[in-house]
Amino acid sequence: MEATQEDATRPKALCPEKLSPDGLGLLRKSIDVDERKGLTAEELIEIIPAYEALLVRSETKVTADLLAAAKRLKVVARAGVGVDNVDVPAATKLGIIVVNSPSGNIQAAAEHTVALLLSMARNIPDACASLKAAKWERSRLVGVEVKGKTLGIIGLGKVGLIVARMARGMGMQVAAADPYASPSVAEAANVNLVGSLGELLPVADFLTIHTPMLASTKGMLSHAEIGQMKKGSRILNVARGGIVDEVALLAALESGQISGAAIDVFTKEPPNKDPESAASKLIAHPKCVCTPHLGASTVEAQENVSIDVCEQVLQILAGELPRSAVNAPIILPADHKTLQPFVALVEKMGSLYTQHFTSPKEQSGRTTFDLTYEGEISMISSTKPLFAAFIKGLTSPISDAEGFNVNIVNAELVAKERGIFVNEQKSRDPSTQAYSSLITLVARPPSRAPSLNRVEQVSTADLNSRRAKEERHIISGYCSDRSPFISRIDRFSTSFKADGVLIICHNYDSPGKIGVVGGLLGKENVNINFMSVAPATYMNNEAHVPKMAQERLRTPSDASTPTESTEALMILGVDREVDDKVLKGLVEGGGVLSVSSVVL
Ligand SMILES: NC(=O)C1=CN([C@@H]2O[C@H](COP(=O)(O)OP(=O)(O)OC[C@H]3O[C@@H](n4cnc5c(N)ncnc54)[C@H](O)[C@@H]3O)[C@@H](O)[C@H]2O)C=CC1
Ligand SMILES: O=C(O)C(=O)COP(=O)(O)O
Repeated sequence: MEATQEDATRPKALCPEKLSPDGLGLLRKSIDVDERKGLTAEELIEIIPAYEALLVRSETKVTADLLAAAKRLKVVARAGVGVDNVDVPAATKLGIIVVNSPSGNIQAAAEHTVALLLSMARNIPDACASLKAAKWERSRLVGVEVKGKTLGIIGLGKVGLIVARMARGMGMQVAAADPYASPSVAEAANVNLVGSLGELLPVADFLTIHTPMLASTKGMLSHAEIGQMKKGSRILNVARGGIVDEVALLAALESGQISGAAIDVFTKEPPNKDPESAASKLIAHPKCVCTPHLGASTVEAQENVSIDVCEQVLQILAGELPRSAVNAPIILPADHKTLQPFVALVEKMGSLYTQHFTSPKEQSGRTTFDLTYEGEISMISSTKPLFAAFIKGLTSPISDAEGFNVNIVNAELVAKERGIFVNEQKSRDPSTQAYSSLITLVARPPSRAPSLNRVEQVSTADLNSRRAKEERHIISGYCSDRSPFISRIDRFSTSFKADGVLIICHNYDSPGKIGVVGGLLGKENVNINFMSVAPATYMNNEAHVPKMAQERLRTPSDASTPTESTEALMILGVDREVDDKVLKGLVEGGGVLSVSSVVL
């Protein structure tokens, strides 16, 4: 159709990948859609300035350079789940909304996983190729049954849960490692949620991965982890290339440590054609069943994701909030001025909690949170934006993209799906006069049934320290000059701006400690921007009861409680993220009791 005068004013959308026509048809009613497959990165940068919307799948790399060139772009729509090919922080900075389709293709991905599981167990691709080559090799192609075997799942999210249910239907035992999964959701699906990856690896006959690609999941299955698996077990990856180290997987296949691999996703897609590369050798290996990233490639899934994201593109271009924005605003414009600093504060508190108190390697099981708003902030009419920001902060360090799609519309649903319970309380009279508004987060584990066959003698001192260690975690914060500050972490009172990369060390407050830690970081070329020492001011983890007040309440039997005054937190603001090796060095060489690295 020739462009008319009126057409020139219509917004334009660029679609450089294959998207189902169902959604594109919706767009075409009010938008000009250009389908241009096979563009190079340079060609994309050249033409992007003309477009208001960009629709992609997993192949197009939406880089900071591409976004910077996209002068009219309002939305990047990812017709699928994973947004690891989109530079979301760069888009956020430029005010470009990124949307995805968090559920449109999850059934397809789960079914593909089960298809690969059975194909691998019964040598189907090999058998099919053999027969087509006019052979009849019944004895070479004997397989194994899945019934009665254990399927280990890493990442019990949306796809992982569907796979779990299907595996149970085939008579498999299912165990899962996911530090952030809800124990009750796992229980309802008859999944044994184990405490750590280390517990899962030795019990799995088949191991399948369903986590997003994150810094914490990259290379999470390498030589050491595969070495902990049963000899002769089998591995599947329908999540993202690079979560399983391809070199380690190939070595394990070649040594017979694992009997089979099923791979849908590769570190580089399409994989390197060099026959000597690990990816090429894996693809060629007779014990490897592989597909070219087909997890989401069903007619139904493609129809779902296409309609889902195209509807959202229309909403955004009409100035409305989309339902699954990865970086959507949490506050509506009318409330922005009053709420923005507090929304930023609770989001940072949630994120600090997940990064500092939970480990990506262990099941945390903490699912109940008390959020108390004290002072002026307690007078707001609705706490919905604060609640949404908190859920966003809690979940964003562990899921796809910076914001894990949480916004004011869907926060309750996300919390429910993840088994997160939040009790919100308001108090007009602040427990301390130091701040005009104070927000306190208390995290409690779900109540555990008392063990019937275990009797323990525990001293009051032990009980106190257990409570402090296990039962609650507390974070308080306030705003100053519209910026978020943290004023308390567990027993330690502090005051630091919740921004940037932080290293939080728990140590005995002894002379010279700061110098040693500073020296070790200096050796690694890590610059310290600020440092704050937080003394233990509160006894145990009692909310709102400072140590002085508690000391008056102590009974003589508490006298054996170890002195806590010598412990402190050292909070260092640094100029870049540090790896586990550096953190380990602080514990081993710096005399630090424990340490975490946090990005706020
Ligand atoms: N092959 C394909 O075509 C497809 C691949 N995918 C991939 O599957 C991934 C999972 O999708 P969903 O289940 O929808 O995402 P989800 O966000 O519902 O679930 C991910 C789960 O991984 C868990 N997790 C995060 N870090 C972890 C860690 N260190 N150890 C163990 N568990 C961890 C999270 O707690 C969460 O429960 C997507 O991010 C995407 O990369 C999704 C669709 C199609
Ligand atoms: O949705 C996802 O995360 C996928 O991996 C699907 O990718 P695709 O849209 O098929 O390129």
